[in-house]
Amino acid sequence: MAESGSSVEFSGSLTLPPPRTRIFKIIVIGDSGVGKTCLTYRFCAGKFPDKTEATIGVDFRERLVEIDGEKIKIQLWDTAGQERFRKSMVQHYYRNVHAVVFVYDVTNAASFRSLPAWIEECKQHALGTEVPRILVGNKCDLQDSIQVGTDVAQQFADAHSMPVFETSAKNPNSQDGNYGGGNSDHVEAIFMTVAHKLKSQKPLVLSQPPEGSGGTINLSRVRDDGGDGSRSWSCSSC
Ligand SMILES: Nc1nc2c(ncn2[C@@H]2O[C@H](COP(=O)(O)OP(=O)(O)OP(=O)(O)O)[C@@H](O)[C@H]2O)c(=O)[nH]1
Repeated sequence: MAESGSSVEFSGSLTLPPPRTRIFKIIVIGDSGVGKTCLTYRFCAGKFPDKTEATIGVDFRERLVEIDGEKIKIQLWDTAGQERFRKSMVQHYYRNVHAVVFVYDVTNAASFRSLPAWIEECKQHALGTEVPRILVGNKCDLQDSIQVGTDVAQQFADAHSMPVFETSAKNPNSQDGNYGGGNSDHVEAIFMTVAHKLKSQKPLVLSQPPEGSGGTINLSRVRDDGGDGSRSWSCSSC
């Protein structure tokens, strides 16, 4: 046993292992058809998908970004909006979540009215108030069909202490300044804002694979990576 007060001296130099990439797990939730898949695809693949199908279970999309010299993996969990496709997966979405993005469709008032139910679901899965949340109104390119005004969205966001962004996964570079940031990619800016906020918080969980949510569920791969950084999984018991 080492004597109390003794010290050990190292000679030579210590080589530290390379830092592990931090992963930020962000879940994207909201009614079916609001554009969760398109938003996450836009951020990870840089384009609007040619076609989408209703998400079954959950899709993972990842993108490696660099913030202030640190490489960070942003892992977006694109959850199914349809109840029948999500029920057996729900509890797994909410493990080790770093941030939540609530999405509604600005052309669909019902999707906006559903938001309290999505917030309640987060609460029931013990998501604390320390977990950053943001609200995203999608499909702003459909200017003639808007049913949810900016004012009402802002009031709702204020009441729930979260920022709100209006955007379009289809055309995130609004030319006329109706939403987004002129010629910049607004979807990109939204997710990067969340990542910056997470990075500025206390150190987070280090690398963990998406299936690191315990491995207790039976996941089957249903679609492979199509070059957009995505992996799709569904619960075989769904
Ligand atoms: N015009 C327009 N259409 C969009 C936009 N985003 C998504 N869509 C369309 O809306 C439909 C639904 O989009 P998804 O991304 O599949 O919706 P989702 O929320 O993932 O749906 P679930 O997987 O069922 O939960 C598709 O036909 C998309 O092409 C947008 O910004 N503008």
